[in-house]
Formats: sequence, structure tokens, C-alpha cells
Amino acid sequence: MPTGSEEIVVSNLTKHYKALRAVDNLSFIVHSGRVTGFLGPNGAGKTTTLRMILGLVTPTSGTATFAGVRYVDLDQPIRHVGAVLEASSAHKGRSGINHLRMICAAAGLPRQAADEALARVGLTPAAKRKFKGYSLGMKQRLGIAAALLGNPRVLILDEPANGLDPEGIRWLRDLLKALAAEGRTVLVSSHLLSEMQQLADDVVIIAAGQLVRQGPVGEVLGSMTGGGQVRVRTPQTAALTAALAAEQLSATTLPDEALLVSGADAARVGHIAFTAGVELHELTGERADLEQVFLQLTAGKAGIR
Ligand SMILES: Nc1ncnc2c1ncn2[C@@H]1O[C@H](COP(=O)(O)OP(=O)(O)OP(=O)(O)O)[C@@H](O)[C@H]1O
Repeated sequence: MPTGSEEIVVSNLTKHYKALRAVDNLSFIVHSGRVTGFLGPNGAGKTTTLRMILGLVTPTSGTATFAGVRYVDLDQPIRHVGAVLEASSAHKGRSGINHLRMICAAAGLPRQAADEALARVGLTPAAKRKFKGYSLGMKQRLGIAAALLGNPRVLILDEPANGLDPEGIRWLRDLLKALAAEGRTVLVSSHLLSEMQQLADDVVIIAAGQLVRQGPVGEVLGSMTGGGQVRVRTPQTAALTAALAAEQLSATTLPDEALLVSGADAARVGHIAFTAGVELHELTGERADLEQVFLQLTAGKAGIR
């Protein structure tokens, strides 16, 4: 079990490759006890940012710290931060458990940590099978097991949902949520937006190396859609339409005679109806999905470099 919380603070982080600003004055905080999704279109700068956070790429300027300490200054980093940067690789003929035991031996961790990490990712039944026989999903699990060996307070995963089937995604969601519930800080990058919507509590969205938006998933969605759309049915259509208009809300009539109200959530529409004495037979909030939000937020920035 990790002790203490450990936020990741990214502060004015910048990386230039010649004229290209791969990461451009980026600042955000990743909170402990939550799963944070790091989203951006291809080339947005996600991997470069993660590599700077992990001390693998030297920033042009700015810092990334764990409870105030840069990765390179951490004492025994494997016990602080676990990371999976690309699909796990291991010697083809080596078993999963032996792969983990070798990492333990090299890092001075107890051998038992390998068994515990393998169990945590549900690979115990395949412990002695050779890596070359592992499916992509099993390889992803083994990579996460390797990241968990030092019982780190922070977990950083680059595209962990890649190649997982829906059942694998559900498994990943449950694991990440459980790790966060233990107080760990979990940062997960992805371009799989609908899956991020399931996986993450918070999102940090970047495009062209710059921060576009950060916050709880629900707030980011709500702020983009102005509260989304609400489907409502009433026998008093004219009265409800008038009450909505008085609040500067417009409603369109759907083919099944229900009304679709934009720019308000279900609670607001329900309140307006109640105040106007209008009877409702249906009231359903329809939230935009992250894919739509993401496209709106990054429109014009994606693909310009
Ligand atoms: N070592 C490097 N030298 C030059 N340019 C680089 C280098 N590493 C990354 N870049 C460029 O920096 C930009 C950001 O790349 P990065 O891999 O961080 O994006 P990403 O968001 O992870 O994208 P993807 O989802 O495609 O992996 C890209 O334009 C990339 O070509």
C-alpha cells in the first residue's frame, strides 16, 4: 500500500525540436487518488511530455515534479513511479514470472514482488507460459505488472488500452480505479477517447503541444456542451416551450413529438417545467461524448504540424 499522496505537477514544460514546439509551455496537475486521462491527437506531444516527466527527455524549459521532486532526483524511483511507455517487451522464450523476477533482481526488489504483481494483473494462471505465446492483452497486463513491482505511488501508462478488447478495457478500468482508490496517482495517455471516457476521472487535453482544457471529465464535457441536450415529453408542449423561451432556451420538436432542449441540463429543464406547472412524462439528459468535445476543442490545431 502506498504511503502519502504524490501529485504530479507539470509547470511550464517546453520541448523544442529545432523549429518545432513539440511541447509548448504546458502546465497541469495530476491529482492522487484519481485516474487522469491525458488526451490529444496524434503528434500533440503526449509521449514527449510523459518522457520529460520520467526524466527520459530533457526539457528545453520548465519542470515536472513528484511531491516537489524531479524524477531524476528521486531516491529509488522504481518505488515511487511505475511506468509503461510502450507495449511490453520481454525475451520471447522467457516466462512472464521470470521476466518480472529478473526486473526485481536488477532493482533490488524482493522476489515475492513478482508473484504479487502478476496476481494483481490476473496473470497468475499464465505465470509459467512463455512470453511469445502471450496475447497483446496479456502483454499489456505484464507491462503493468512490471510497473507495479516497486509498489509505486504513481503510475504512468502510455496508451494502455491499445489492443484491448471491450472485456480487457473493463478489466483495465477496474484495475486503474482500484489503484487510484488506494491513493495512488494514475496518469494514462490515450487517443481512444470513448475509452478514456470510461477510464478517467479527470482529463488533461492537449493539442499542438499546448494545454486545451483540464478538469473532471464531467465538468469538461458540461463546459463544452453548455449543459448538453435534454429530451423531454409533455402533454403541454406549448406551455413548456413558452416557459423555456422565457429562460432564453429553445426547443425543437422531434419526430415522436418529444422536445429536444439545447444548452441546459435535465435538472434545469425539470425546474423550469415544475415552476411553470407543466406536467412531464419524460426527462432525459443526453451528454455529448468525449469524442465530440475533443474534436471541438482541438479543431484547427490538429494536423497543423
Ligand atoms: N526526438 C524527436 N526529434 C524530433 N521531433 C520529435 C522527436 N520526438 C517527437 N518529435 C515530434 O514532436 C511532436 C510530438 O510528438 P509526440 O510523440 O510527443 O506526440 P504524441 O501526442 O505522443 O503523438 P502520438 O499519439 O502520435 O504518439 C511530433 O510532431 C513529433 O514528430
